[in-house]
Amino acid sequence: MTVVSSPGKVLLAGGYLVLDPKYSGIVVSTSSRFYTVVEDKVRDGARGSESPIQIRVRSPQFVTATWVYLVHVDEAAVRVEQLADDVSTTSTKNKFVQLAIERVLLLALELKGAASLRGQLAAGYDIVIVGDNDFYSQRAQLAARNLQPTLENLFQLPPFLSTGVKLAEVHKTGLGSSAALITSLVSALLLHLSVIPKDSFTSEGGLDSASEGRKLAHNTAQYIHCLAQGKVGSGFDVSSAVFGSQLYTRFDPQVIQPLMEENLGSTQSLSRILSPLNPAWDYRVEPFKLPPQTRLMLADVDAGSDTPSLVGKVLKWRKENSTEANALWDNLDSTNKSLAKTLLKLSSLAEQNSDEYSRVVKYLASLQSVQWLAHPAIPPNELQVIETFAEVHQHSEEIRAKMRDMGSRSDVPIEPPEQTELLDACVSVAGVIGGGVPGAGGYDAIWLLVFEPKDIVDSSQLPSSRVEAVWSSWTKLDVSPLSAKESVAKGVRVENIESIKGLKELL
Ligand SMILES: Nc1ncnc2c1ncn2[C@@H]1O[C@H](COP(=O)(O)OP(=O)(O)OP(=O)(O)O)[C@@H](O)[C@H]1O
Ligand SMILES: C[C@@](O)(CCOP(=O)(O)O)CC(=O)O
Repeated sequence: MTVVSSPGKVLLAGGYLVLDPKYSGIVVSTSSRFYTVVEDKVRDGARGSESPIQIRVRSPQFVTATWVYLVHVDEAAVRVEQLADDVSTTSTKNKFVQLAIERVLLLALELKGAASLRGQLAAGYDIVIVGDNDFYSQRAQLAARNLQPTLENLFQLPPFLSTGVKLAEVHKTGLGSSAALITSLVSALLLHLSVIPKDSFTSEGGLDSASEGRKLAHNTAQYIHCLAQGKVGSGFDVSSAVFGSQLYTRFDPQVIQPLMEENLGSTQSLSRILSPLNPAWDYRVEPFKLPPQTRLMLADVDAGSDTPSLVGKVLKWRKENSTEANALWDNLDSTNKSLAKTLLKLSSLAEQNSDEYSRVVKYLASLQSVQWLAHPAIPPNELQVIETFAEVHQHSEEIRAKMRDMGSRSDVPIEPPEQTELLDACVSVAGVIGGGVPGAGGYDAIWLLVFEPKDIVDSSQLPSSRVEAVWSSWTKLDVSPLSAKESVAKGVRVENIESIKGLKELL
C-alpha cells in the first residue's frame, strides 16, 4: 500500500503577476491536505498476468464517484479506457484522474519498459482519493447538525466527511483541490510503480534539498494539471503542493507545449521533457514561511467568482494598456517582495531571541495595529520586533490598495466594495496583523494573518475568536471560517495509513 498526501494552497500575494516569470507570488501551503491511497487489487500477491489490467478509482466523499479503467500496455504505447460496467455506480468521465493515470503509465513505460510495467500492474490497482473537509464547504453539514459555522464546530466534524452530492455539484473553497489531488495521485503512482525511489519525499526542505524523484513528481504533476485544465496557468498551486510554502516564480510554459496534445505522437518523449535534468524547467522556489505564533485565518465567502474570467479581463487590460499596467505590476511586485522579506525577518528575530519575541506577540495580540507603537517606553530590541510587525501590516494594506487600483483600472472586482468593508472590519480587530483577498480575488475568500500567542490558555482571548465574532455577525456576505492554516510539513509526503484518522475506514 502507498499513501501520499499533498497540501492545499493560499496565494497571499502575487495574483495575476505570478503568470509572468518576471514576478513572484507568496504561496502558503495549508494544513488541509489531499490523500491518495494506491493498493494492489489482488492483495495476496498472486498476479493474474493473463487477465486484463484494471484500475479502479474511488472518491468516497462524493455520490457515484467511482471510475474503472482498463489498461492496455503495448511496447510503445499505453491506452487507458473507462469501463462503464455499472452506470449507477460509475460516474461520468474524470478527465483529471484518467489523464493522470494514462500519462504516468506512459512515463513509466518509457523509463521501465513494457514487461516491467505489465508486471507492476498485473494485480490491478485500487485507488482511493480524499480531501480534508476544508476543501469543500461544510455549511450544509454543520446546518444538518444544528451547528453554527465556527472553527470549534468544524473541528467536531468527522474527517473526510461525505458531501452527499456529486463531484460536479460540490461547493469548493478555493484551496486548490485539483492541484493537491493531481500532485498526490501522480506522486503515489510514481512511488507505487517504483518509477521513483521510496525515499523521494523524505527531505522536508525546499527546492535545493529536493530529490530528483520529488522534482520529477513536480514536473509530471504540473504537466498533467495543465493538460487536464486545457491551459498553462502559473503553476503556483502545484508547486506549493509539491514543495510547500514558498516564493514562487513560474516556469516558461513552452517546456510542456509539445506535450499539450490529448493524443501524444510517438515522437514526443515524456521522460526527456519531464526529466528533472531538463533545464527548460526554469521555475524558482525560494524558501518562505509565516512567522512563529501567528495563524493564517481563511474564510470562505459564499458569493463566489469565476477566476478564469477575472484573469482574462485583467490580462486583456494589461495587453491594451501595457505601459500603465507594467508600471503598476512592477510597483505591486516590489511591495509583494517587501511583504515576503519582512515576514521572513520576523522568523529570524524570533530565532535570535524567542523570549523577547514571545513577549512582543503577547503584548500586540491585545492591541489594534494603530496602538502598537503608541507606548512611549518600549525597550529597543522589542521595538524592532514591533516595528517589523507594523511593516507587515503596512505592506499588506499597500498591496490591498494596489490590487483595488488594478481592479478599477481593468474593471474587475479584485477587491470589491463588499470585500473591502469586510476586510477593513477584520483588520481593525485587536490582534490582527493584516489581510487581503487571496489569488485572483473577487468574492471567493479572504485571508487574515493574526497573532496566536503560544501561552494563552483561554482561547476566547485569542484574536481568532474576536475575528470569528465579526464573521458570525457579518450580514452583508455569508462568511464561513476554514480550519486550514499554514502547514508545518513541506509539500508532498508519504503517510502511514494508521496515523491518518478516518482514512483506513474508507478503503
Ligand atoms: N476529490 C476528487 N476526486 C476525484 N477527482 C477530483 C476531486 N476533486 C477534483 N477532482 C477532479 O479535478 C477536476 C477539477 O477540480 P476542481 O474544480 O475542484 O479544481 P480547482 O479549480 O483546483 O478547485 P479549487 O477551487 O479547490 O482550486 C474535477 O472536475 C475532477 O475531475
Ligand atoms: C490569477 C492567478 O494568478 C492566481 C489565481 O489564484 P486563485 O485560483 O484565485 O487562488 C492565476 C494563476 O496563477 O494561475
